[in-house]
Amino acid sequence: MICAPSFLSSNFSKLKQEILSINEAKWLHFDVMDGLFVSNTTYDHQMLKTIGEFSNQVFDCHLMIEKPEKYVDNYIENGADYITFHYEASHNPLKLIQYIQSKGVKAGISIKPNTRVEVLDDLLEYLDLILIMSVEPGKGGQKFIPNALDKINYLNNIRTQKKYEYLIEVDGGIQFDTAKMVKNVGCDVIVVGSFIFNQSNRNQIIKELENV
Ligand SMILES: O=C(CO)[C@H](O)[C@H](O)COP(=O)(O)O
Ligand SMILES: [Fe+2]
Repeated sequence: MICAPSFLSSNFSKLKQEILSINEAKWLHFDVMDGLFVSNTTYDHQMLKTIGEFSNQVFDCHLMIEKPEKYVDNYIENGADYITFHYEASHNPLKLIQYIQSKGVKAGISIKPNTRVEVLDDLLEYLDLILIMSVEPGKGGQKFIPNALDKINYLNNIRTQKKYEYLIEVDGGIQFDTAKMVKNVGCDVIVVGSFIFNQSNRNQIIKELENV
């Protein structure tokens, strides 16, 4: 699996040092929160610009925002490689997926723990990535909600049957045990925040998570 560290729970007063401490991760996960779709506010596209000055990692942007169609250009212009928006926040998801892809950026969609995975059925053939939330979006450090496993399994089976090519990503409460569980049902990318940033040997932990 690919491990995409989420620096949400890092120390923002020494951000460069924190990002450099996970420099062996190929991906970097940005948690954008607007205080509307979720109650917390984090940062916006300026963060991609700041980190882009010293990182060549794959920028994996998780937009937990209302009206994502109004803001995606900011992320496209500032070096996003993947832009994932929430199904629950979008009015015309297919239009937004195709817009993002027309700009040469990969498009992803995410669903919250209480959203049924079947709502995505008609979108699957168009998507580059599907992000299954295994915690309620809004903050790091929460406990993994096991219904993510059935959703990943469902997406993995459809991908095999229909020869689709999307990546399956999971986000929230991932550590060694839960990483093993999601790997067993076909997950490709794990987002890991607090479990990595609570430790000092971070690059080593990332390697171990990728090979659970
Ligand atoms: O999208 C998120 C929260 O909304 C974060 O990416 C996620 O919570 C990662 O943090 P942790 O590994 O600590 O659960
Ligand atoms: Fe996230």
